[in-house]
Amino acid sequence: MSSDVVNGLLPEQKAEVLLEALPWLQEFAGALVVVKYGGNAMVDDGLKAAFAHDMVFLRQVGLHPVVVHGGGPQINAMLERLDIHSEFRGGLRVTTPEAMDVVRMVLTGQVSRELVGLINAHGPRAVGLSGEDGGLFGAVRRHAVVDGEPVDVGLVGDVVEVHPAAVQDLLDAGRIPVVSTVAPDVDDPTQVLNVNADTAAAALAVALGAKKLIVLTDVEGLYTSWPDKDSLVEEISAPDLAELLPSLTSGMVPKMEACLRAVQGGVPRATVIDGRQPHSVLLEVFTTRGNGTMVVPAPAAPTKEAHA
Ligand SMILES: Nc1ncnc2c1ncn2[C@@H]1O[C@H](COP(=O)(O)OP(=O)(O)O)[C@@H](O)[C@H]1O
Ligand SMILES: CC(=O)N[C@@H](CCC(=O)OP(=O)(O)O)C(=O)O
Repeated sequence: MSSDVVNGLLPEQKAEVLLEALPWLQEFAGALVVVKYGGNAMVDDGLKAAFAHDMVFLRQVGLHPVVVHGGGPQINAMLERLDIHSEFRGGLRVTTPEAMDVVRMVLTGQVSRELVGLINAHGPRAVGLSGEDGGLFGAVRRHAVVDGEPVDVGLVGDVVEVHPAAVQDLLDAGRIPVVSTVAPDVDDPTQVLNVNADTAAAALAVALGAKKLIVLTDVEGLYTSWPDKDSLVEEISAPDLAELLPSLTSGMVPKMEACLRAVQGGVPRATVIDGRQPHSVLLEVFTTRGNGTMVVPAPAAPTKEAHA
């Protein structure tokens, strides 16, 4: 191999890669971006370290990332170890008081700690907080409907209040907030509720006036007819997504509901990307092609060709 080739790229190719990022660095300078990191995309140490690196990169080049993390598989593992039964209905964990203790412990005491540690390996930027801290979230008990039937999902909450001052203070101090999604019940603040992390990320993105919501998961994006691999969607408008939602199943329901809520709440773009790809956030923000499925407020304007 020629000595000019570094990591498989010639110097001019490396320069091209850097230059491709320029318009996106300009577009996103100073922008607040909420990044939801799903538990299914946290499967290996290399991926987690790459994610942490991406958050530090975003901050360093002038964006303001806010991480909202999940931890479904990590909660499952702990429930199993403790021999506590748990099941999902309509993409939500049916949460008993016993399971709630475990959800809170795993999200705030395990997953958050690990992400904060990985980000802070690059410098003391990350601070973890939960929906209970500084009155960040208030939630009400969720009335879930599955296949048209009401379902009791127990101590599951839907965020109805966001007081983002604690997050904003951290951002103003140049920090990277890492948010765990348990929230006090507004009707009984001593009771905490289990909030799906996609739902919480969307509520926070709206309250903070984020420029983008990025949701990392373990699939390439949204498939209109899952699992038909030809039905992957690159871009979908909010009205089209609202129409598609009732046909979606499992984890995609809260995820796409969250993207829809974010865009309807004024976030210009919400993107679901494949977190199994290392550095998927950098590729999403700083390359022209991006990846995954992007939810936008309105259908793209017809091109000239379409009129012809
Ligand atoms: N229409 C769909 N498009 C894409 N994935 C789907 C769809 N329907 C169901 N899924 C499933 O949803 C999963 C993602 O949801 P979930 O497991 O809750 O992820 P996360 O932990 O990232 O929140 C995918 O791995 C896939 O198996
Ligand atoms: C109500 C509900 O389902 N809460 C989720 C919270 C964690 C989460 O959302 O994690 P992921 O993003 O990894 O799916 C749960 O208990 O698993």
